[in-house]
Amino acid sequence: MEAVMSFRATSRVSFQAVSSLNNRPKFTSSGMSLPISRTLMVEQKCRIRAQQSDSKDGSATLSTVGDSEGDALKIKEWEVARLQDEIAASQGIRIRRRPPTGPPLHYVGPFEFPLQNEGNTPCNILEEIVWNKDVEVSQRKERRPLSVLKKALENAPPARDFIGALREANLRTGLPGLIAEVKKASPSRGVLRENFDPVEIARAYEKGGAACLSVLTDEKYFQGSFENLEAIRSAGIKCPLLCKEFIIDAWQIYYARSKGADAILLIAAVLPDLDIRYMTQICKMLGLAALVEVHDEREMDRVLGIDGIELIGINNRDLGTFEVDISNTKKLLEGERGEMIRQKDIIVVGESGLFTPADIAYVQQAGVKAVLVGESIVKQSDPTKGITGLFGKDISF
Ligand SMILES: O=P(O)(O)OC[C@@H](O)[C@@H](O)c1c[nH]c2ccccc12
Repeated sequence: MEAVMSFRATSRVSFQAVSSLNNRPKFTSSGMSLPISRTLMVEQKCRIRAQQSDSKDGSATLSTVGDSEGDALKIKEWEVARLQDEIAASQGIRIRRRPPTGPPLHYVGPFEFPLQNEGNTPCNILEEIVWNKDVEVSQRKERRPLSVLKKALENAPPARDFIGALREANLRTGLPGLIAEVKKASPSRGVLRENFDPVEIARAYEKGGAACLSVLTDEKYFQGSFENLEAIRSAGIKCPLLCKEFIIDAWQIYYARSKGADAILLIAAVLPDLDIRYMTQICKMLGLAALVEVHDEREMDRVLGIDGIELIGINNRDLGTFEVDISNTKKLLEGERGEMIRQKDIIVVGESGLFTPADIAYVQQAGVKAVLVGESIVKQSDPTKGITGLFGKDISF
């Protein structure tokens, strides 16, 4: 990093390259504290120069502090993150992994620095969740580094065959295999079930004929937890478990496995192709299934271009707007896409907004071999009966 830039000055403004836990630049009450990429530095230089001419004696001072090797590394990391956002954007991904940083819009200091900060507000709920997740994961990682986590895997219960269970259920019932979701609340629906006992719900689902379960682990937006996942696994539930989490870092995959997950979710609206490739490899290594979730044609085409994908979820809910439309499943399975999916023997899961036997028949007709259902069954006082109602018949063993 450039050492100290100094212009003769009447006032002095210090930029400190400090990063927060998640390497995200921070704004502290004691002053400005932000990592500065070279580009930004150049911009700032220009702005200072512009302001210089406004000042009485035509001068200003700008100095950088904290230019240790560690800080330089953090700045590099930040620059890499911005680059990753650019790559993601080129793949049509609107969700940025972190806020693009910069001081608050109306900062008033010795100088007013109109740094780039538009877009420091999340563009939608999915982006907000991802930004929060980034902070959460950084904190969790500090407590349990990957090396420690890898050791913990030795004591984790063995991974079970998630995809095999879906295929089996589909053959057994002639209906889509059910992934029944243990979900207390969601940002779109609020609290779905007040009296929420995750193990009791999981047992009821299993009894009702669910092939697999999906367990929400996000705390902030879904009131889920890894404790719920762990509890369901250690209660002796046989159904393989999907850890329903917003995965943005490979560390989370190891963590999910250590808590007893048999499958994890990868959201194409959040993850660039390279991440999906890398993360599915990790899943294979750990014996986990990866459910890769798409919502539109572009995401579907990206995912179909990645080798080794075995399970694709079509979400009928737009995670940005919460809009639900079950014809989305049909739309994404029409024509060549459907053909390719059959050729590759990929299992497709119809996700969200499924309430009635007619809904199930509709997505099955469209080509799904499995469905992921939460709200319509978790809300029932007896979730076992909820499953029978959803399929219009008893699908239990
Ligand atoms: O409750 P529903 O409408 O039946 O939806 C279940 C599931 O598809 C939904 O919870 C979901 C699909 N993809 C997600 C990604 C994150 C969180 C939640 C989800």
